[in-house]
Amino acid sequence: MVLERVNSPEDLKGLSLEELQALAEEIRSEIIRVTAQNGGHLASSLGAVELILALHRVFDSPRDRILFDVGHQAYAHKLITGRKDRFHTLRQEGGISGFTKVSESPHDAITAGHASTSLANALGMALARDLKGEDYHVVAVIGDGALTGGMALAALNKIGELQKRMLIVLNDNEMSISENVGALNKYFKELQIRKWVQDAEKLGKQILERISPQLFGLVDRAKEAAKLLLHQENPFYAWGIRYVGPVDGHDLKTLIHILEHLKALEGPTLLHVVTKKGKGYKVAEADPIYWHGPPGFDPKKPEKVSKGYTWSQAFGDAVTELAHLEPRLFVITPAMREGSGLVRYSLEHPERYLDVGICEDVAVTTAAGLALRGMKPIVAIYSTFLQRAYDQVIHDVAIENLPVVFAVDRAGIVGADGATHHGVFDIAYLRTIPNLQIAAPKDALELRAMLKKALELGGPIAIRYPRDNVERAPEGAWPEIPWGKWEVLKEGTEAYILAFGKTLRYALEAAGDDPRVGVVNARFLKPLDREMLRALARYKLLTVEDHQKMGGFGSAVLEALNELGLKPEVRILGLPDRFFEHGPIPGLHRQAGIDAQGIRQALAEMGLVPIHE
Ligand SMILES: CC(=O)c1sc(CCOP(=O)(O)OP(=O)(O)O)c(C)[n+]1Cc1cnc(C)nc1N
Ligand SMILES: [Mg+2]
Repeated sequence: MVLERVNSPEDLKGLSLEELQALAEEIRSEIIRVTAQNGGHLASSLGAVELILALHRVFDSPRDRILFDVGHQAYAHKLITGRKDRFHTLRQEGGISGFTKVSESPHDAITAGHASTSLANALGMALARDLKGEDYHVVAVIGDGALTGGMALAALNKIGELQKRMLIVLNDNEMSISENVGALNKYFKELQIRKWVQDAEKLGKQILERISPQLFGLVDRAKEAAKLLLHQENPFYAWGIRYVGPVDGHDLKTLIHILEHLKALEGPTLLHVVTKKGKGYKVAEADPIYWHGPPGFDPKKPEKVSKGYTWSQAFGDAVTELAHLEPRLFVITPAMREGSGLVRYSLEHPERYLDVGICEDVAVTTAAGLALRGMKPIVAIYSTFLQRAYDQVIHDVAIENLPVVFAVDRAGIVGADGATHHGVFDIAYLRTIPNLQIAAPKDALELRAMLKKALELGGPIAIRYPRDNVERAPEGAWPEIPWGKWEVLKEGTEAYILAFGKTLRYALEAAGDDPRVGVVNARFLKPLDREMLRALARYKLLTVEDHQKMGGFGSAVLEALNELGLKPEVRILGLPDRFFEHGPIPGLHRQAGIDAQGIRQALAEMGLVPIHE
């Protein structure tokens, strides 16, 4: 076993090519074994094994800085940088992160999770290095999907101008989570065809070399000149970045050879490697979309498992039906077709569907353009990724009160993806925006009612729902919903819990059959139902939300009570002012004190000790 002998990248230096190849296979088996147990980003990490071994063979981490964009493809990096003994804790509570994380290892150059950040980070590091007169390499590995992000393209523009020494490795597997999109992606495909041409040329060269070395020399020089000319149309050339490739990202010998040479070059270089997402594991190669991030599976008999009917699917079913009722409906996703439940919609309404790539800012402002010209766009977007488009919501949508609906998925704690992915800031960052309304359905029926009503109302409206299963609503069901009105689910004589979305379940569980405690489905967060709030102000009030406490729903209730001149006893339950790591959602809710136990605890502190204690 070679992996046993590898405790740091240093240990790679003495390995033979055969040992490195054996190591790659051992690493693949370990990635499959642990992802089968814990779930995780299997296909991306399998596709990057040889690339990561070659990089750590040629460069000297942690002196040299190797950055991984998104950081989800870096399992091999974790295994050879001293974390193989903890690798089985991947994405588990208290275990190692599923992404690179600065606080986890000196070898993790950046904390990642959101795409397209590696190039600007690399630029910053190169600037610091040169200013401080230090000498080390900065290498950024970025996927073809992450390269569709505006941050990445804008950083390339600056990198080309400043000409700082750095290496960018484009890991091109033609996949984002779904098939990758964009003009650059089309161009890379062509380049890869040229790769095929290059392979054919190589064969031709070998034959020619045997016939006449002189003729071979002439042809070779002509080819180099043509290539240079050919590559001048290469977009990286326009960006002032040396382009090398495409090369086989699984050919360890070639990768090491090329990286050794590139290491010596000044200025910015982009090495274009072509890899297979899911490499080395048949099911993942065949279906890199499902095996991008599978839940656990049987490694011997890997089969897709259904995660049950989710809020995302309920959303997807609703908009697929709505599109038949509303011809102006248009749905946009920033590279999250599967995650947002839009596969069915994209097949049934391809002409009113758009995957813009990993660029949430473009998604929101494209929706603004559609709305300005009479369409009814819905932006399907995770709460955490909507953070990327905050200014676009204000500047391009809300100021003109445009009819854009934001279907904010993964709102709340999301579990194993951890701090970079929890959707726990959206109420705070959205509710301060004038014109924008915020709602949170309690079930799939309310989701359908809200979506339909939102399209009728117009104006910017965010409808947030959690990462969770939900009971399917009947097809064709379009219940009416009294917009802006809360719903009393349980009467109380002394106190009311104001909850919405996922915390409603906890509230009902905590209230139980206690006649003193009522429960309200506070499904409209902006505007609040001030009429009901006024009526409830004679009771003790407890607000609970799967969101940061600061600036969230509870804050909104306090502000409204203040404006109404009402001073009931109010307790706010929400996430405390810190980041929450990865782990099972119930455990993290328990930690945050927003589950049924936390609510009962708060009620007791308000003098409502549970009767049955
Ligand atoms: C993990 C996660 O959240 C991933 S991984 C991924 C595809 C990345 O494709 P790339 O080609 O860069 O890498 P590959 O998987 O090796 O092909 C997306 C869209 N996401 C969701 C996503 C969406 N939007 C933003 C800003 N960041 C992330 N991480
Ligand atoms: Mg990719």
